[in-house]
Amino acid sequence: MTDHLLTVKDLSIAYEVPGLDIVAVSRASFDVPKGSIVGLVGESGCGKTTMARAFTRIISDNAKITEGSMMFDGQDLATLPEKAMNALRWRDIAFVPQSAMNSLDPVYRVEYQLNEVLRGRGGMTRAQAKVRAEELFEMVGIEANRLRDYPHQFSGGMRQRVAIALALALNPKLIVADEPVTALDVIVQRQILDQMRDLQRELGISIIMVTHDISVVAYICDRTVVMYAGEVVEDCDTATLLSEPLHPYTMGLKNAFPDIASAGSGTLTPISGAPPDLAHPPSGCRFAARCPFATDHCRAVSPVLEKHAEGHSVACHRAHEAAQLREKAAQPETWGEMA
Ligand SMILES: Nc1ncnc2c1ncn2[C@@H]1O[C@H](COP(=O)(O)OP(=O)(O)OP(=O)(O)O)[C@@H](O)[C@H]1O
Repeated sequence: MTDHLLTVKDLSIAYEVPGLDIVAVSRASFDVPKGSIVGLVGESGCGKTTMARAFTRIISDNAKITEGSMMFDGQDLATLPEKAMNALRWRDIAFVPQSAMNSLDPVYRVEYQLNEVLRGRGGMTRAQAKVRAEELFEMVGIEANRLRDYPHQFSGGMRQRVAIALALALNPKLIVADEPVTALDVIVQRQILDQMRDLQRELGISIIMVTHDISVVAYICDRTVVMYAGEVVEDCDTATLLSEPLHPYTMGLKNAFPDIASAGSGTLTPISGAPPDLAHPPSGCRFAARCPFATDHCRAVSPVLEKHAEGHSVACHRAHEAAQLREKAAQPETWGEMA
């Protein structure tokens, strides 16, 4: 049996806004095996960021974990008292935000910001912190003499490397990276993903990679969890997910993104429409309105996430017909007819 660093079970997170609850994450379940990169993929508004932030419990004041658990190294992150949770941040779980400008304060030199973590959180002496800061910069491929620069003196890609160095500062077991390469061009994306992969292998850490781009998960993730409208709809090792997707949404995402490795050739077919408003989710399968294969049963009854094969779960009533559906999904007109 695989050793899991994180086990998410039936996790629900709701935002309380006047007059209603927006359930951004609905009964999500998946595992993060030790020493692996797990992708959380889905379109904007599917609840990925909400879930990723829940792992460090840096969520908005109006967000509440309403049910479920997140077992991390024997502790439930959903119910851990704030003091214990705070002790885990940076040391055990570190967060890399979408834009490093959000984690780096423009008025301080990056060395100062690394020191905050190394000395403030890690209890290092000034001399230890200096050695570690230089080591971290070397790990992410930046010259140590740039430690005294301000964030604006770095390019976007370099700033993301600084954010990765910051996340690695205290040797965490898990890094949660929220769209860490989205704002960058494809070549820089690839360089940063390569580096994250190298560091992950070298250090034996686990990474949760949040992305809307299935080509990013194809490039770097060992396993992939596909989210749609707050729900996990498919969970599998990435190679199988891409070669034999079971959920029509995964099939659609595959058609909609260029391949990061080949720098984009072939036709792209978007999934028309948008995910439903989570304040008023539809009954039945939440993807049905955009799914070319939806039946009346799909529109009426919500499918549950079920094991289809060892290590491969899916929430789709038609998963047993996936081989035929894949053939149809590969034809652009299948999706065009939905428009
Ligand atoms: N502070 C908030 N108050 C109320 N609703 C929120 C808040 N933050 C997010 N939401 C809602 O929760 C849902 C999920 O948002 P979330 O940001 O987690 O999705 P996402 O998949 O990460 O999308 P993105 O990539 O755009 O961040 C959306 O419907 C969003 O409008």
